[in-house]
Amino acid sequence: MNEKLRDFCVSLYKMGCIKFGQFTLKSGRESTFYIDLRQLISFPILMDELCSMLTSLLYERDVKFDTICGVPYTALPVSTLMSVKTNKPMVLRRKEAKAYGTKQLVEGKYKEGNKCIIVEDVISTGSSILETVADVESVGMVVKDIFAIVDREEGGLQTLINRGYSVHCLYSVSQILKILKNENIITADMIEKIQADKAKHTSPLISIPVNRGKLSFENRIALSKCPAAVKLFTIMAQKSTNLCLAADVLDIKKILQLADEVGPLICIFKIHADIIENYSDKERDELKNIATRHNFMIMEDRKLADIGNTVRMQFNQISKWANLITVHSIPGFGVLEAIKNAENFNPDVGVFLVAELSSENNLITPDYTKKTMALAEKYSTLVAGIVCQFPTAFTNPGFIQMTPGVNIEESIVNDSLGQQYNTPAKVIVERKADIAVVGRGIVNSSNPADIAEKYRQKLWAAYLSRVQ
Ligand SMILES: O=c1ccn([C@@H]2O[C@H](COP(=O)(O)O)[C@@H](O)[C@H]2O)c(=O)[nH]1
Repeated sequence: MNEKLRDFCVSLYKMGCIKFGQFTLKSGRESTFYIDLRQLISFPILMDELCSMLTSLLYERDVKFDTICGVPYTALPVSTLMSVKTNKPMVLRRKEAKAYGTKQLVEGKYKEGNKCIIVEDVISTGSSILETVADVESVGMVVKDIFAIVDREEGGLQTLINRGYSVHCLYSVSQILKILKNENIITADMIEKIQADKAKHTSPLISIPVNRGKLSFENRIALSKCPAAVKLFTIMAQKSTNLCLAADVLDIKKILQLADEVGPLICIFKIHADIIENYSDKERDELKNIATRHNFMIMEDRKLADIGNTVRMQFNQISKWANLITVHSIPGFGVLEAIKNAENFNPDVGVFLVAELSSENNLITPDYTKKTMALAEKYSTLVAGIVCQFPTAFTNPGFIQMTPGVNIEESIVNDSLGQQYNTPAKVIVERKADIAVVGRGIVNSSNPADIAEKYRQKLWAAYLSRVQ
């Protein structure tokens, strides 16, 4: 969570836009908290900040659109400001069609086929959004992306995603509660009470297990609670790549050269820093610069597996230069608790928990995988994804499945030390991997960039054939 979002959330609370107590919602049901963003129009500076954050989100997610439409009424001033900031026309959806004159449902200039984004203040059941979407689609515009300020986490978001829309929210209620607790505005007891009450009222739709393999990466962004996963999903969608390069090479010069050549084609550059010769601060900075230039994340595949106290110190060092770190669940909860509470903890750094291994006769059992996933769920703001081999490992579409042991050659099924390989189509379509890890299949080639592009194309085509 960045500082702007945090400060804005505190301001919302101070301005009375977030309230705790006993409230009756539009649906008639009772709630222990209320989000009233109608008050925002009385605070022009906050209004401007809010619309800048929504506009930044729109650019970050690389959303292409022609027009903006707000859900009446609270989101109307928000969509107006966003229209001004992005210099894109706005359309106005009437709540009731006029009985006279043009009888237009949607006012403003637009063309059939125009891509229209929808803006809403709070998502509860999603029904108000769907009413606006229906009217906008009925006049021939196309809706793909929905922006909202807060998701009340009551099933509406899932409903929208299940219908194929990409939803982009600034906050979930859980994130708001966490910020307010960190700022000592509310207590842990209050959060527990609110969450328990929220669970009682969550639409049954939310418990329908979505087939994560069928959801696009764009649609899964809103389902993740981990900032690093949000970033990774965004990179994958923007660059059309689900390829992670395992740069298992000793020579730092070769590593940097590989990163630069293959960088445009990958979402993650994975290394084992402890095998690299002469990996100093200078080279770390150089790798970070290349990652920024080509928009990929750096993963340290250290598979941390010690007691929490040791792991905390290891994590502190590694998170200075890596965005993602692999962690074994074998030590139990302490390993994730330690990372979460590490001094200098950077919330943008994410963990990939190892739930299964690719090597033959490894000692991981189905029960171990299940218990690993229970930990992943408990620490879902920290855990970006799961290293595993099979789609049965987990269902939550907010986690990213990363699967190693991939080779384009069908004839290569193993190495002499127990590594097992599958083809890109098999790991992505059958095994539901979101990201395939490829090492020697690329780094041993005389032209790594050429072969990496072949892998990228095959992996991406397999992903496209899998999603709805
Ligand atoms: O289960 C696992 C977990 C991690 N790895 C890592 O992936 C690469 C695979 O390299 P190849 O050359 O493509 O075999 C390597 O860095 C491993 O440490 C894995 O293989 N299996």
